[in-house]
Amino acid sequence: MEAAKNSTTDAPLVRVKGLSAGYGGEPAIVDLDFEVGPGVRVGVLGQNGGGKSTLFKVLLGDLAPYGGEIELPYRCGTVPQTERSRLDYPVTALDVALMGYLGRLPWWRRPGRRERREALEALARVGLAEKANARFGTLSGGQRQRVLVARALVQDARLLLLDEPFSGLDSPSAELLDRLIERLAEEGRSVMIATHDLDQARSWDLVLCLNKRQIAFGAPGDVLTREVIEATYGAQVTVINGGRKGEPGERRRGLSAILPPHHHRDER
Ligand SMILES: Nc1ncnc2c1ncn2[C@@H]1O[C@H](COP(=O)(O)OP(=O)(O)OP(=O)(O)O)[C@@H](O)[C@H]1O
Repeated sequence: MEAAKNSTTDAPLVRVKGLSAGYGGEPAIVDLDFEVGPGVRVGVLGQNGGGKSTLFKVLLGDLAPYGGEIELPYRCGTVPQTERSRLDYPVTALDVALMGYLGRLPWWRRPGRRERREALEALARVGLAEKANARFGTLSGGQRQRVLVARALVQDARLLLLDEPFSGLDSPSAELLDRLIERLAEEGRSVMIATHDLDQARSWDLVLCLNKRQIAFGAPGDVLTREVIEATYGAQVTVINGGRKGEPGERRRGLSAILPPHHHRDER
């Protein structure tokens, strides 16, 4: 768990070149080119079906790409959406954090005392030490997201992929999660966050805008122009506050957009 802190290199945690992928037919993503160094938060923006989850599946090795190159020199962990239907399993928060050892321990070894201690430390780092023995399914949406972050810490993931982690969270829970993501970045991990929230993404370091192909990648202040927002969300979006960056009419936080309703699952 200490590896990221001790990192002295600025080498990218992920580099993607000419990447395309899909599910056997037409590609769902084409021609993605980006790289993410250590210690950054990247908002992955796009409309429903824009390819955000597909990109994450490819980075996690769950989906083979059609073409292109991916370099992932370090471990990559995921914080998936937790669906209500899967919450009946009788596992505790500690059990879930311990799952981070799957694939890290040799096949004959079960997690022992040391692994339990590390998993408890990971739960403490996400502010959930006292919930270690609580059933995962009884936790709030925000607490479940943080347990899954603890699991990624146990995996020693340097790059964390969070799929719409804020959906369904009330604002105190969202704030806790946002601060946790900030701390992860401060210790040299990078976090890619699929989101529909343009304003929130504006507070992160980079944005990757997808609409099957890569529309833009860069600092939000540089790339989130009206054209990019419209190309990312298609014709269904209403851009408000007028003007480009620096033009009259632009507010301090830049352009905003009214996004179409989307299918956020209620995570609470
Ligand atoms: N298992 C699958 N089999 C076939 N096609 C799929 C599968 N999963 C996704 N797709 C298709 O791939 C495209 C990209 O979907 P993806 O789930 O990556 O988008 P997304 O940006 O994550 O969307 P959302 O915001 O709705 O989660 C869509 O056209 C979708 O229908």
